[in-house]
Amino acid sequence: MTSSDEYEIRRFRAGLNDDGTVSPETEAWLQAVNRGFHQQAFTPKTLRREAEFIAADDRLMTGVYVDRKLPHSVGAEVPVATFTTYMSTLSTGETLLPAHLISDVTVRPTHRRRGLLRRMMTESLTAARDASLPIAALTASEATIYGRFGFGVATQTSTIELDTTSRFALPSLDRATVGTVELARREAIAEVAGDIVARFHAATRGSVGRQASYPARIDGTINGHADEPDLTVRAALHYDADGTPDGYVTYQHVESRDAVAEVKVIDLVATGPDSYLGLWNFVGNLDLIQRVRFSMARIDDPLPWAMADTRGYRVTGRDDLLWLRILDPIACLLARRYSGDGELSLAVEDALGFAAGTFDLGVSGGVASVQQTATTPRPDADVTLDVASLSSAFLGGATVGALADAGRIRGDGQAVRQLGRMFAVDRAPYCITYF
Ligand SMILES: CC(=O)SCCNC(=O)CCNC(=O)[C@H](O)C(C)(C)COP(=O)(O)OP(=O)(O)OC[C@H]1O[C@@H](n2cnc3c(N)ncnc32)[C@H](O)[C@@H]1OP(=O)(O)O
Repeated sequence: MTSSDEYEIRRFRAGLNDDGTVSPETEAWLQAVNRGFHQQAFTPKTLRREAEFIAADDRLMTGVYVDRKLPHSVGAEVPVATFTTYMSTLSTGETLLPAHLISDVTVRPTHRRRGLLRRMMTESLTAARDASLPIAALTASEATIYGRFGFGVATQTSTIELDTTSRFALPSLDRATVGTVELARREAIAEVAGDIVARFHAATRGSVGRQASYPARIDGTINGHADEPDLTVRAALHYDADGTPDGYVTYQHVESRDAVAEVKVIDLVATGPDSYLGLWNFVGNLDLIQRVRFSMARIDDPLPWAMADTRGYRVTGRDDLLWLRILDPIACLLARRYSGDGELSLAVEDALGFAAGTFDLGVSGGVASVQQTATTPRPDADVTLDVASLSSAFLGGATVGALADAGRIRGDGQAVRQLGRMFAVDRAPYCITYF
């Protein structure tokens, strides 16, 4: 455990001075994050840019400090642990839920496993609950860290490889839309991405509102820690019948290990099936390219079903992306529609207490009503599950049946099957945003 004498926790917003400099407290914090993730130190230009993005997100930065400096060691002004939070939204496909986003979690190797993460996380989730935020979210560096704090995997993405030799064809594509893809200036993507991403976000269950840095991340402006943009990044837009951009792709040619001419798709956001297939038709028909790789494909991707040769589409990996942590089960359960009607009592276990209780869930016509009947999980409830499992099932990222077979949802078989029918979704939730 941490000793409150040894560590001091400070919270602050990014400090930017009018003369273009970053406050020493903000700079030390950002450099600590870089060290924590084994990244190159910032240059003055990239430091300023990063601080501006953090300020634009209105992030609350937490730093943990030790008032002790050994000769030649990093100064006491540099935090030994970092943690940041900001407000965004989570799309349930029907509504946008306010969400408490957590990022930049680091603990210096010389201070690890002394409870600093646990302390920062517990205090942060308590503040979010006190601010009536219904849910917390993060993307994780390792899958073994956050379950203990009530987070569950809520969305996954596939890494895909497309064979774009002569095998590639999309026979089901409406030819009328093909001509509406056009190359765009790299810089133009930042101008149009906001609107396209907002439309995608509102309609896509599992999507999280993007942080201020995202346009610069996807158009090559952020180029590792180099001052200058990555000029290998290219872009194309898809236009609807009225000439309004309704999808975009950014991509770059990369050196592949096996000497196959390869393009990596950096970001592809489409507001509907026409723009989605139109953009893939463009990417799949780039001359001189034999293979396209994308690491953020949806797990129920329509693309292989649109391809003449489905074997030209290979899934080479699948990763968790979004982790959710329900703080207010009533607000969350009311924020989605359901596939089956019925009435069940749910006992929710939560080691941190925020979501613990017994809840009556009634669904009629796909619309829920929820009532808390006890502040503890009652043993006589129809179904019992912990908050991480509820968070994974919430948007349909994990099916109730799979969680039950994994031993994570308990209850009478009929009640579990009924819950599964109620929670079933037509499409897997999909998040295309790392944060
Ligand atoms: C949302 C994000 O930002 S994801 C990025 C996370 N950060 C990184 O991966 C950077 C490198 N790693 C680190 O900085 C640190 O090791 C951290 C942040 C992962 C952990 O910080 P610590 O202060 O050492 O964690 P703390 O001592 O509070 O441990 C809390 C619990 O998590 C466990 N834990 C901590 N790190 C890990 C890990 N990497 N894998 C598995 N369990 C872990 C501890 O054993 C402890 O378990 P318990 O309380 O159930 O007994």
